[in-house]
Amino acid sequence: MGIFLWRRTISTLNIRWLHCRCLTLYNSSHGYDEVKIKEKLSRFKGGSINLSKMDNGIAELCINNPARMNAFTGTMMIELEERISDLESWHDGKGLIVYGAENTFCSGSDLNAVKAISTPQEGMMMCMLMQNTLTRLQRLPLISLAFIQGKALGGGAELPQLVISDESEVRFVHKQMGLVPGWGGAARLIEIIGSRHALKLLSGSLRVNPVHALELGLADDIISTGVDDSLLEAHKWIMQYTKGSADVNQAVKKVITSGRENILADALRAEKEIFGNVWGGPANLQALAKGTKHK
Ligand SMILES: C[C@@H](C(=O)O)C(=O)SCCNC(=O)CCNC(=O)[C@H](O)C(C)(C)COP(=O)(O)OP(=O)(O)OC[C@H]1O[C@@H](n2cnc3c(N)ncnc32)[C@H](O)[C@@H]1OP(=O)(O)O
Repeated sequence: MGIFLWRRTISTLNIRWLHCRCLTLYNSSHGYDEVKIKEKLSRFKGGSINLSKMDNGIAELCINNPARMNAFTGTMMIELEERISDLESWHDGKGLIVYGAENTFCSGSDLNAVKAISTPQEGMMMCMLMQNTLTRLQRLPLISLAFIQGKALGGGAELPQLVISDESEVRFVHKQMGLVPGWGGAARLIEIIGSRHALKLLSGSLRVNPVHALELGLADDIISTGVDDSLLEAHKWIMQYTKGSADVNQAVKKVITSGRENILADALRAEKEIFGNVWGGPANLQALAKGTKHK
């Protein structure tokens, strides 16, 4: 089974600008009432979002609702936000692997919840929660990859931009549901594959197979592996990019996200500040003492 790994090319907080949650995308000034939407979503139970943080600085985040093809119930949307909060304060963190339980990724929102979130206002409130959460996921100071086997449909395709195995399928089915992406998937897709290709995937609800994903730039790497050890292969893959200390790994991600999200002047200033945090730090002094030769 070929595993196509999409490296969440690194996105980082600009520490001056985005340092705390208070600078998330939506707050009360946008009409966002987090308490109210969480109260509504908490009625749609089932499944879980499981987080395992390893001693080597790599965490696994499992979308766990296999009876429903890992569809997101309301409580899972709330749990995802809680797990991201946990990861935001993980000082030893270096990498993150997001995957679905039982060899399938995610089939989007739980249709039972979708049917019950009946008003446009409630729908937009759910989108604001998920956009806040997925943006924070993207901005975590961790090098992350999403690793997909089976299906990634609807909101499941919006989650982290993608990683697919050779029997997998990514499909933005929103149009068939009379919708468009609402969790930020359209904006992020355009950023990754360009508006022309993004328009085709959305307007045609096209099934994207691994080869097509690679051609589009949606998939970033290929690892062939058997189903039983695919998560192990994902760990091996991500460890290529998470060598060294957590603080330096996190600084690398921070400078990239800052550059990605800010205008040049702000990005340069943030880069200088992040540089100042590692200049003369333990890893820098150790490397100087060793006189590291870069082979
Ligand atoms: C609004 C938008 C968003 O949030 O951005 C969305 O994502 S809306 C959601 C967009 N996603 C979808 O429309 C995908 C809907 N699901 C499917 O197309 C299909 O289930 C596949 C994911 C292709 C898998 O098909 P396959 O034949 O392998 O399995 P299946 O269809 O029997 O599904 C196995 C069980 O999972 C359930 N199931 C699958 N997807 C579900 C979903 N999104 N919500 C609730 N239950 C779901 C099925 O009802 C079935 O339960 P039972 O065994 O009890 O019958």
